[in-house]
Amino acid sequence: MSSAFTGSSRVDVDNSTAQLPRHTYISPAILNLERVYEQNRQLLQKKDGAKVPDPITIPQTKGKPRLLLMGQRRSGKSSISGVVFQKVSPSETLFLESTARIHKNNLSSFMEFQVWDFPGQIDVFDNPNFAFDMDAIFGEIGALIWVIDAQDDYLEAVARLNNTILHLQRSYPHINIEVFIHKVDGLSDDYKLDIQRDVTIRIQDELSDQGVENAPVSFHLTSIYNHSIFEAFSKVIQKLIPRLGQLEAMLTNLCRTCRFEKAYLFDVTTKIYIATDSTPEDMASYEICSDYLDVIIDFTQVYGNWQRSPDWRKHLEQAPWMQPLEDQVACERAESGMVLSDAQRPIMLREVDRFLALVAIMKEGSYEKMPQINMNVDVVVKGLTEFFEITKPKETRTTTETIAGRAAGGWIND
Ligand SMILES: Nc1nc2c(ncn2[C@@H]2O[C@H](COP(=O)(O)OP(=O)(O)OP(=O)(O)O)[C@@H](O)[C@H]2O)c(=O)[nH]1
Repeated sequence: MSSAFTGSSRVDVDNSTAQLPRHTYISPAILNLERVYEQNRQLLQKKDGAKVPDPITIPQTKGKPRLLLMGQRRSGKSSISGVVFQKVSPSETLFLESTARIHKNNLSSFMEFQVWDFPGQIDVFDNPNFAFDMDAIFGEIGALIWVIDAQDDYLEAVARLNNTILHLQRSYPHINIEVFIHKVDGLSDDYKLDIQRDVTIRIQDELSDQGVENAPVSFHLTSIYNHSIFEAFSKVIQKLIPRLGQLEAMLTNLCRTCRFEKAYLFDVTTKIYIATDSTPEDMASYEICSDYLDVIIDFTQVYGNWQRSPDWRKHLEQAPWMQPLEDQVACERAESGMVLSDAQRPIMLREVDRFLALVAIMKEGSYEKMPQINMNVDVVVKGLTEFFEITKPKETRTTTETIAGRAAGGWIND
């Protein structure tokens, strides 16, 4: 078997333990990596004098990166949260009511996330009526997503954003600030880029006037009416994944070994891709893989949880077959791996666990090599499973479950 891992990024899978249920055996290597991961996490929090969250102040959120959605009223924050995390269709957001209080959502996914949607009228740094507990809001490492309505006058939004960045730089310099220049659907490409340039310059000028250099601010052009919002969230989330480089190296090696054009590791719940290989970003590939994932999810939601009744099971196991149903199935992963042929370029999907799926676009003619490809993908899937076992907080570790079993997971609204 040719390994998908080569050179320094090789990950050895311990075959002697591969058969054991994951919750009963944790190898010394995993324990060691776990310790290193925890140390890194703590170091990162202490870096640059950033405040380490006090476990007494925010006990229930420890270890959960938080995404804060802020911006002016009607800029689109609740719509973004609904479309990306709650499968709301864009047209359903048209008549959303204004948010009156902070909405907190927990996502149980490959990582534990929190998304806080702030009402547009609240300015946490400049609120005469109420003093916010800043540690409770900004204590955990995460990202602040500032939404600017590109179809409206954005000068006030930019001024508030500048004020927010300056406050954050003083006490929480590690927080990534992600500016979503939103509602760009219907705007011409030139106009979009003009707005992005204008907003960037206004922010950079103000920050350098105030002596702030290298603030972690990134800009994304987004709309809920196309894939751009998922693409932007993918970039935001990727920055929060410890050792993303290792994930990317795994996928890059897989692409090289299996002659894949592009491979994505998707979070199944949100369709955010949390890693991809090192070839240049390609929106069209992302769209096709994401749509394909959608089809599979819809399909498994209809058929995946199908439970056979005991009587029917007994019927299937009697003559002429005379063996347990599990032994009659040729390939236990048949439901996880599928190949669709799109203009001679097959797409393959392989479930990693209940939250993650690997989706790849193969090159023309690679279909004949499926047995070898499957073996390589198997190795990578084991490596990925191990990676996330290490980086997950202990209490959220689960045994490997299927996409079909995903229905149990998902969102909890506060
Ligand atoms: N054209 C367009 N409209 C959008 C987009 N995203 C949101 N909207 C619309 O913008 C309006 C306001 O959206 P909301 O999500 O309620 O805005 P909000 O920022 O949560 O508003 P507050 O709760 O008042 O702070 C809704 O009518 C949405 O349909 C987008 O990408 N494009």
